[in-house]
Amino acid sequence: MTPTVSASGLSLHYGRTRALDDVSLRLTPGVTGLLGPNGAGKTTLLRVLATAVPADRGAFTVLGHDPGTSRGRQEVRRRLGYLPQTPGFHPDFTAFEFVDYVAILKELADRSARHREVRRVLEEVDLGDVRGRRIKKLSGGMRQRVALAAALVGDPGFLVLDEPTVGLDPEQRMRFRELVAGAGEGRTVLLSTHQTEDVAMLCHRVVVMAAGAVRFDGTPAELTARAAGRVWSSGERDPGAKAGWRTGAGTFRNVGDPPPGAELVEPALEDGYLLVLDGADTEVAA
Ligand SMILES: Nc1ncnc2c1ncn2[C@@H]1O[C@H](COP(=O)(O)OP(=O)(O)OP(=O)(O)O)[C@@H](O)[C@H]1O
Repeated sequence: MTPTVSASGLSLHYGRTRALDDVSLRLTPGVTGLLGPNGAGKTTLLRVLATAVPADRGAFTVLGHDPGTSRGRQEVRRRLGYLPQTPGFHPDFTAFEFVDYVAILKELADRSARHREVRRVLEEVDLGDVRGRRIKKLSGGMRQRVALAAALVGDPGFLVLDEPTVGLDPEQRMRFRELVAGAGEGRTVLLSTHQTEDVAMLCHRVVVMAAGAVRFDGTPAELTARAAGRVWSSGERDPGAKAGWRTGAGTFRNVGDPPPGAELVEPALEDGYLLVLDGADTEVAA
């Protein structure tokens, strides 16, 4: 399958901080999760791919267009939906006005076609009924859906979502997940998140970053399999464990190198993630 996004050797420094270190990846339709600790470079990678900031080195294409040229950049932006970490809402705008404003920036010039598109994307995120309500009167979950609607204007082939479920309660998060899953049908979505459940439930692929570099790139099942035979249960915290905690059942769940005869338990995606990060240099080089 021809990848929607193909990136090679992307590097970016902020002063002496290496925020991206030789990142290469290919993205295909479906939802790809981007996991990593704080400061891993996730937002920086999304900003580069969304053409908000240029890389110092490396190159990438989106749907065959090269953002290294001004013409290519324009073509990429026409095909891109971007939900940044802090969407710049004007709180006095209504949901409709905000999405319409984004639609104008996305060059939807014909007023009635644009308004149809704004209504369509607001319906798609289940906000058709509150489109006339001011953003400051909406709940956090609704605001995130307004931001998603804005990102969906013009039916972009590549959707970039930066930690969209932060601060949402479990019900709102579940609802948002459904919408992201729907958005990932037939289009390429890159979703940065701290929630391993988001990845387990939504993603066909997962990329783990630490200290600006890609540490893992594969399916969620492959990430979980990294922890096969490395999670065990014990009555006491095992001193040999890299991570261990008491579960609600009162026993300890340990992740690392089990002692002989350990009572192995089924690994979860989070265990694989912990083991990928273990040993990886998670501090950004200065
Ligand atoms: N505009 C900037 N100026 C200077 N340093 C920056 C800037 N943006 C990011 N950095 C640094 O680059 C590194 C990567 O940051 P980035 O925000 O991409 O990480 P992240 O994985 O998105 O983290 P988080 O999960 O906390 O959002 C960090 O060390 C950060 O402090």
